[in-house]
Amino acid sequence: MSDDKAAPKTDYKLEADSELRFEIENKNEKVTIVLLNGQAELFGTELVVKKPYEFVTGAKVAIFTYHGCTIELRGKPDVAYVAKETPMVMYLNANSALEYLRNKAEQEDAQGPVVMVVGPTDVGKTTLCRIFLNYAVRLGRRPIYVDLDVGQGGIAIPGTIGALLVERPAPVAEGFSQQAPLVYHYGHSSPSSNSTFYDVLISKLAETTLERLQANKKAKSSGMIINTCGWVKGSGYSHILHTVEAFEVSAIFVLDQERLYNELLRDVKRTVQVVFLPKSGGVVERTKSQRTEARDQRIREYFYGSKMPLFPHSFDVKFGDIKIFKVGSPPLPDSCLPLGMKAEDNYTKLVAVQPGPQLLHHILAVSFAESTDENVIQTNVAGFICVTNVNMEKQVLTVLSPQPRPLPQTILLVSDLQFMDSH
Ligand SMILES: Nc1ncnc2c1ncn2[C@@H]1O[C@H](COP(=O)(O)OP(=O)(O)OP(=O)(O)O)[C@@H](O)[C@H]1O
Repeated sequence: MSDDKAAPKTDYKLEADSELRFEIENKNEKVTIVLLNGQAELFGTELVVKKPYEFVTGAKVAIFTYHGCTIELRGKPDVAYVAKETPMVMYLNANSALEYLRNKAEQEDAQGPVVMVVGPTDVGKTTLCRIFLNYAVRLGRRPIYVDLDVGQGGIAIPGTIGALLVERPAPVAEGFSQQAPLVYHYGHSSPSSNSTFYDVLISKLAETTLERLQANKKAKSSGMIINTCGWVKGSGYSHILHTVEAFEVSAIFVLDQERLYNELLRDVKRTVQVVFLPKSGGVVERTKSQRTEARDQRIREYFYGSKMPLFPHSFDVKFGDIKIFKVGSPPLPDSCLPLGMKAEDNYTKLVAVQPGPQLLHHILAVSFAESTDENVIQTNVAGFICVTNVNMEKQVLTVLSPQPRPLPQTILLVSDLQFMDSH
């Protein structure tokens, strides 16, 4: 690791409306940023003057200033440059339009804007959501953040969708605080693995979050910000339309792709505002392996923490004390279906799984459902464990868990996602 004292220092003087971008690819590299004077923000979170902020391998960030500033950078990032062309002013204007709607909603005791951000992969959707959310809370709002990206989602771990009430800006080097998010198990890293189930979960999450919005006056006028995944063609597009309906979306921001923008203008109700926004030149494209690594990293952080180290527990669970299920079974031809059942029903069927070596390294979601009499697939989950050993002789699973034993509930749902615990 680069020693902070010995690390090279560079001062960057930024003019108004420009940003300092840097990336850290090298393993075990650390970069420290200090705002020496002026005002600056990182994806909507204001930096405090003279306070050092640390970034580690994998960081790809931009520090933007509306009025000019000087930033000291210590360390050796792979790339660091100042960009004068950024769409930040357009993003700020978009936020002002949302603020206008929130003010109106507040005065009329109505629901604030339900905003969805769409676009292909690597256009900065997650970053734009973060900017909108940060600006909203800085203005005293309490929006709900919904993340439907099962591949790179930021609320729980990959393979889930969820929602979170945002009450303060995201810390500079991390995502939003993870207190009490609402999370549903999906179990795959792409919506295409089980489109029917994905849509069912979107409807359920929409119903629950819209209800929660009504229950909290501040959240109600603040509205929602919905992040989506980058699959925008074919069934991916159908999921976008389904989300617009389910969440009663009032505004869609389309990043980068004019085709998608025109399709949405054509297909959504006139009452839904569709707005095109350019992507930032700073957004970094990720390769397939970087995406896989990012997924792995999120799971690792779930168990072991990122900046604050967490100490997960490892314990044995008897086969007899748990019930394991997966969602969906291979479809049967129509002629073989029991009377009254549709072929689609198979995709949302709860199928019992016998514990065995096939579960090794798999993530299991711990459902809040107390019994199978409840609608298990549409019940949110308490958290996740990872199977680190299967002992058929003793009939026990060894699991990695963020909480000490016992498990809060006994119904577990298997995810396709795996995690190799190398600690
Ligand atoms: N202006 C910028 N300068 C430098 N890096 C940026 C900038 N904007 C975004 N990034 C970085 O680019 C990467 C991709 O951005 P982001 O995750 O927002 O894209 P996305 O469209 O949500 O991706 P996905 O396809 O996974 O949904 C992130 O690591 C983010 O930190």
